[in-house]
Amino acid sequence: MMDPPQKTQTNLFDVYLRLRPPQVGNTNAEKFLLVEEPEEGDAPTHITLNPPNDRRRAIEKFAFTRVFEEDATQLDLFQGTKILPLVEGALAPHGGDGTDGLLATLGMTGSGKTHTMLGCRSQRGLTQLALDVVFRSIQSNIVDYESTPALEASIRSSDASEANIYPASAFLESIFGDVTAPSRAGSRATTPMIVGPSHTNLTPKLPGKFPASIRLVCQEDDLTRITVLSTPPAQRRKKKQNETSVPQTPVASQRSKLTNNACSPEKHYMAPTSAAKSKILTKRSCLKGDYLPSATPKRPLQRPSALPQMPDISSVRASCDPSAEYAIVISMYEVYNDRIFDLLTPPIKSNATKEYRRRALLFKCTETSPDRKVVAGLRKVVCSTLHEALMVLEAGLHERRVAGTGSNSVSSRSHGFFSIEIKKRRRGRMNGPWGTSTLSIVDLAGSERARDAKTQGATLAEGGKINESLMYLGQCLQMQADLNNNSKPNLRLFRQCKLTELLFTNSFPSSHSAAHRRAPQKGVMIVTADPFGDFNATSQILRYSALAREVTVPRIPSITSTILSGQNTGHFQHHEPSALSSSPNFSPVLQHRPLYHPSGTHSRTFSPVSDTERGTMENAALEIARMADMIDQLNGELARESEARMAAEAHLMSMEDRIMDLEQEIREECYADFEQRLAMEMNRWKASLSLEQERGEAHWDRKAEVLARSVGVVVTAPSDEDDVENENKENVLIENLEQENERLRREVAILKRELTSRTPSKRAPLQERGDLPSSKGDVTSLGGKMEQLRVSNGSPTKKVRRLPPKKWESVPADDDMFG
Ligand SMILES: Nc1ncnc2c1ncn2[C@@H]1O[C@H](COP(=O)(O)OP(=O)(O)OP(=O)(O)O)[C@@H](O)[C@H]1O
Repeated sequence: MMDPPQKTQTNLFDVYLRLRPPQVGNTNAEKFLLVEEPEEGDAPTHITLNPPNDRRRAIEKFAFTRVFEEDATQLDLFQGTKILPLVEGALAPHGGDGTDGLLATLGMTGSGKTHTMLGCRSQRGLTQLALDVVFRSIQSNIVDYESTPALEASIRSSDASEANIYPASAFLESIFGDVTAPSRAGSRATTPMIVGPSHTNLTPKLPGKFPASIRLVCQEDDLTRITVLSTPPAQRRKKKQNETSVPQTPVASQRSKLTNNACSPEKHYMAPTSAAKSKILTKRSCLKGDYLPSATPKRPLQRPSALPQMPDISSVRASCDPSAEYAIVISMYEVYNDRIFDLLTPPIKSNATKEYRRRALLFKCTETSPDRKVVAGLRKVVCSTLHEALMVLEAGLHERRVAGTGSNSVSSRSHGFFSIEIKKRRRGRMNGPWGTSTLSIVDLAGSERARDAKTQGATLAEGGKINESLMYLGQCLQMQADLNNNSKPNLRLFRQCKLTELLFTNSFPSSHSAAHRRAPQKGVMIVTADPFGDFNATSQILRYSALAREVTVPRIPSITSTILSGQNTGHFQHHEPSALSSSPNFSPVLQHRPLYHPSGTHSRTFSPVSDTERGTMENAALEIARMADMIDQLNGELARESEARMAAEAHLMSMEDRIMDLEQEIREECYADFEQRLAMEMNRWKASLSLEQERGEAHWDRKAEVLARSVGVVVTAPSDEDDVENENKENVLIENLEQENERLRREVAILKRELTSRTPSKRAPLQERGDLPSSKGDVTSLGGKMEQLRVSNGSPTKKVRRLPPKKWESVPADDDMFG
């Protein structure tokens, strides 16, 4: 028997194999994967692959850290894989920095990756169980986000990924409380939700007339705005108190199940959720080969009314550091067509094209993280309870791309990353920095054969891209063997695509920071396989993921030698190959397998042949063997070429996609530029308009001054302190003066006419006439009046200049102007 797999220091992953139960309607298929009996008391670790219907192919044997058979439960997986040590490593119970952990699933489409990671309607997956154990383990050391105002700033300052950090309450209200938010049709909800009757009030009552949403204001991405739009703190606290009732004890959970069943009739429980309906729609459209837009018309997200509680792990806890306080920050993203998209940031409506689109994010070194690459610009949510974290998970899964294919009705079309950041600092250091270790849970998209998946158009191209990234992943995993030989890792291999970069970049100690070396991440890989599924695809995955492999090559005697041996002996024996493979004496050393005879008879006698016939038969046999080899070669080449064509098609599609994005970005930039210029021109126009107005006013002021001068009054430029009342008074005075002046002119004219019509003896000096004011006295009294008025104004800034005497004033008093 093959040696058990040795755990070495350099292994990137512990690799587990999980076999899925047979699919409904697939019971007649031949089982090609057999689990080897372990030694007494041990868990199985080896499997044998028997190629179905092809007796010439090698029998392969693979070794894993452990094999989980078809009847293994979610709890078996949780307990049997090293998830607890992974969580403990991240919590760093003995002080210092934690170790990053990576838990990933790999397998053919439909082999049960998502089932393992995210569970189903009644069972939780490893993601929910990992979250549960994290929150359970730190429950007395977790900081309360709501009651620690400085927490937000300290978490933000310790984040090296240029992230937008939100409190869970604000984030969840914006996602689940918004009925206008856009959402993608092809989304995947983890745990299909229980849909209650309409009166069960699933949609939360939100404050205000209509809840504005971060989905609509996300262009600004402004936390303060979101906080303003969300529920008041008192209401939030009350809601949180209710939420802390989850998780329940088994008894309580049982009771709540009963209550749920009582209020939600069976048909509601089984009714498809909004996510499921959209999946069905997507499935239909994808099978027709339609192009699936990245964002569909607006659709509200319903809060799940209940989440599965089983399996129960209330007794499981990982140790944590008692002298530390912890905060949990959740983020989610997907790798789709080799680009990274945030699952918690809703798509943004483009100003130019009016379409909802997501911006691809970069995996890069940032200013505050020069030695470690991080996904920059993610939206991260600080969660204080398990319930909050589960709801964030639900929200993210609604955005994940899925489609119905011929192989899986809800097939993941992207590699999904769920990231739990465990922030840790010494207790009581209010403004102290946070250390971070990350637990990444990855649900990879499954490899698929276009023929079986029956994909077309965009879904076909997605498949090509998925296969391409998994091929690179396979190459990286195969490198584990090289690492065991103590050779240096070929880091270039990891940079072939985004997926391998994300999975492996932090698996090796950073070469930059010699001072502060982080321990390389620990990895757990769960390979899922269907023992009744596609032999070729499954064997390919097992070949690159298994920890050890052994091949037994059956030797097929050539026709010639068979004939010859037949001639020599006169007959040959037929053995059932299955009897050989299942024999307990089966040894991994090279086996000789006698030719299978199709007639089914156990022996046959041949008559002697002539030398010529013998020569012809030998030649024919050689030719047949050569042609069979050629056919094999050509088949291999054809398969490679088909894969390459699919990869090229996928590449083309993604390039087209990229060009579209680029075009859109340019459009948006042009639009923004145009808006900016327009605003500048508007400002310039407004400035020149106000200048023009000022000029006009100054012009009218000058005119008024000239007018005032014409009536004998010079008004100095009004100072800032002059009030409007004074100006009004002045205007009234000027008007009065003008009127009076006019009246006097008229009277003078009348008098002149009177005088000329009188006899000279009657012409008395004007001042002697008591009924008429003398013109000099009149002017003098007017000047006096003006002066009085100015003085009574009391304005210190206004000065009345006494004008030099005018011509008519310089006339001697006794001179009669008319005399
Ligand atoms: N161990 C299991 N027990 C019960 N049902 C299972 C198991 N594994 C898978 N299934 C069922 O098989 C179907 C396909 O599984 P799943 O969606 O998890 O496949 P997948 O590997 O994630 O596929 P893809 O890569 O296309 O997303 C689901 O309906 C799931 O419930």
